[in-house]
Amino acid sequence: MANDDGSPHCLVEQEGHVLVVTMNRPRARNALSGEMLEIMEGAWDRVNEDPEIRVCILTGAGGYFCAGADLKSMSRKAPSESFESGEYDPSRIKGLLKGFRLTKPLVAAVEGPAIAGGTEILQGTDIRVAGESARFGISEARWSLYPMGGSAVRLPRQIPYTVAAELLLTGRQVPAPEAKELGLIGHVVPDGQALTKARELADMVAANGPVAVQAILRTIRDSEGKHEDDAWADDAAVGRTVFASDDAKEGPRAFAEKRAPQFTGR
Ligand SMILES: C[C@H]([C@H](O)CC(=O)SCCNC(=O)CCNC(=O)[C@H](O)C(C)(C)COP(=O)(O)OP(=O)(O)OC[C@H]1O[C@@H](n2cnc3c(N)ncnc32)[C@H](O)[C@@H]1OP(=O)(O)O)[C@H]1CC[C@H]2[C@@H]3CCC4=CC(=O)CC[C@]4(C)[C@H]3CC[C@]12C
Repeated sequence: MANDDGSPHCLVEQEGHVLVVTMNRPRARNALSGEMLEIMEGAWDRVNEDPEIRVCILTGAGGYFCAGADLKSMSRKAPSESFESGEYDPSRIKGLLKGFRLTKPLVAAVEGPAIAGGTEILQGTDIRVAGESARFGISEARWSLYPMGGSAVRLPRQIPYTVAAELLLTGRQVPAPEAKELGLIGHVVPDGQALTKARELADMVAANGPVAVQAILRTIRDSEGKHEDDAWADDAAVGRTVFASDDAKEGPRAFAEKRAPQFTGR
């Protein structure tokens, strides 16, 4: 079901090599709906399949990021029904990037609240920018729910253990400056500027060699948790495919000829 004004619960717009995905239910603080997750799933497929898309931005409409699952609709129909009937598989929630990986970088532009599912999907992003009034939190335990978006697994891998445990167990909200100090986000900007900063960073990524960018992302993720010695073989194999690409010839040639490189993604 769309918004009252007829707009869909998620907007997907391509700007050059950048796909911008906007969660769009501002009256409910962009709480996740089935429709929103379905559109997000389609957007993620598009990112992975379309070679013209080199980087993606995830943001929210109206000065809010996302308030997590729609608690009002959950009070009418418990998610457990959908899990038991097999309608939704909680071990793979593609819309929230749990059990599904993007092959291109994802930049988060956060304004306002990013709570529960909002902070959960944030953990599936690579570069994170927030307005100074943004706030983050994993509130599920407050409602006796489980962070099914993956935070019990992911958060302790992304920020120090005791802070992750505290946030997961207390549901405490963290303001943007503290989130930056913890390393949960990378940039704090004046309110209203998160998308501008995210675009600036996305443009920097999009200007780089897409073969190299995607390979670097793959190694960052695949080597997570591995001993260094167990990662080098895959690291070398991925690196060799990059060095064998046309773009790896174009980059140094452009430098030598004092011009901007023209990458083709091959
Ligand atoms: C299981 C995952 C996931 O792990 C679970 C969750 O995400 S639980 C969600 C918990 N959310 C919160 O605790 C946030 C609650 N909100 C707030 O604290 C505050 O509102 C705020 C801090 C966000 C903002 O405060 P403000 O003061 O600025 O604004 P306020 O006045 O409070 O609110 C303004 C209006 O917005 C409404 N509002 C705010 N938040 C929500 C909300 N979360 N839900 C509904 N409405 C909200 C508020 O009521 C005000 O409205 P008024 O009308 O003015 O009163 C799950 C993650 C995704 C789930 C799947 C989603 C898709 C599915 C669909 C199905 O049909 C089946 C199930 C499922 C697959 C579902 C399953 C679970 C998930 C995977």
